[in-house]
Amino acid sequence: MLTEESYQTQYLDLNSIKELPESHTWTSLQDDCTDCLSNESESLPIIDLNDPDVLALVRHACETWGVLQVKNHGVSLRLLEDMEAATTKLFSLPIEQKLKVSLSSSNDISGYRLPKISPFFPKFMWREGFTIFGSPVEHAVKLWPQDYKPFCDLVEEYGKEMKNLAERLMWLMLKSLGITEEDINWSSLGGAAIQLNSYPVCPDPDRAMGLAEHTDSSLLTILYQNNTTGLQIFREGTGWLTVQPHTGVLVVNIGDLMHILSNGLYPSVLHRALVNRKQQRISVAYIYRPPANVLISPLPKLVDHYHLCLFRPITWTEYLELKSKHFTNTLSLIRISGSPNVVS
Ligand SMILES: C=C1C[C@]23C[C@H]1CC[C@H]2[C@@]12CCC[C@@](C)(C(=O)O1)[C@H]2[C@@H]3C(=O)O
Ligand SMILES: O=C(O)CCC(=O)C(=O)O
Ligand SMILES: [Fe+2]
Repeated sequence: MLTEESYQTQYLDLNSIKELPESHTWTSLQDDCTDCLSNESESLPIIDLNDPDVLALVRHACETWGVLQVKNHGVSLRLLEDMEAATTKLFSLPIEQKLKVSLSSSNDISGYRLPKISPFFPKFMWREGFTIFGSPVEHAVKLWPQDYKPFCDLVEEYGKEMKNLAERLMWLMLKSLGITEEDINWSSLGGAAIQLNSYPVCPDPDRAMGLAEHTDSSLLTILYQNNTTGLQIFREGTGWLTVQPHTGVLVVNIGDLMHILSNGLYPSVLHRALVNRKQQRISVAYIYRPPANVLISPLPKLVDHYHLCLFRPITWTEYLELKSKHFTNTLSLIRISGSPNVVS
């Protein structure tokens, strides 16, 4: 079992290893690396949030891709680049320093740790992650005893800006489905986790995995990626597609809870991150979630005789718990009807 404890006893520092260890060698990768980059018609749309047609564009992207890219989103390039620099700085600390902010308690999701999905895969991933949930102060003090404030201030600013954008995006998604403000009473109360990811240069990238395939448990996730390719999304009938980074453009994934709210109309996108031998890759995910104890269920306006209610109500807290036990099966476990659009 790939647990946090077994990993830490090895003190593996990915930033200094010169050969891919057995524990990080993925054997089934070779044939599944289809990269359909050259196929122009398959490229993920970049939506200008000031476009007068924004609702239709969002709806189309959400329905067909489960993910979109946005520009003119109002978050300054300066803030995105500062966050990237802070992330690079954090992961370049000595491994002993980083381990001081890991494993605070098994219930705590904050800190330097393996991805939650690690136990579902046979090998470790070529990635380091730091999750921020609530205030980062306690951890920042351990990482930079003399100089923790700039990091905390930056995280706070990033959190504020991303919350505005996440709410705006959520409303674009919901309005594109005909949902109005009266239909939802918790929308401004949502919270988030901020996930910092680093994928160090890798001696054998074809046999390593940065972050294995998963869907996010969020309503939506806003992802910043530095100028290094690696993010891929899975497209039915096509395979894995690389999402090329563009300066200032943010990737927005539909999460499992939006899939539930939309009564299955918007799919939560399956995605993963690959690694390379030349450049460290950095990404920052803003994982936007509803208030912890609000019951999330398909919106009544999206349920009728032709569109049966597909999922039972569930809170974010319960959803995360179920997902940490059942991973990819979680959505089907809370499903209550058969296939969409079928009248019983
Ligand atoms: C708030 C969340 C959402 C989590 C779990 C918890 C904290 C960390 C998040 C991630 C971040 C990395 C990918 C993922 C799949 C993982 O392993 O940890 C995410 C997961 C999810 O979206 O399910
Ligand atoms: O690094 C990436 O591009 C993907 C990160 C991701 O999927 C996540 O943090 O949930
Ligand atoms: Fe993700």
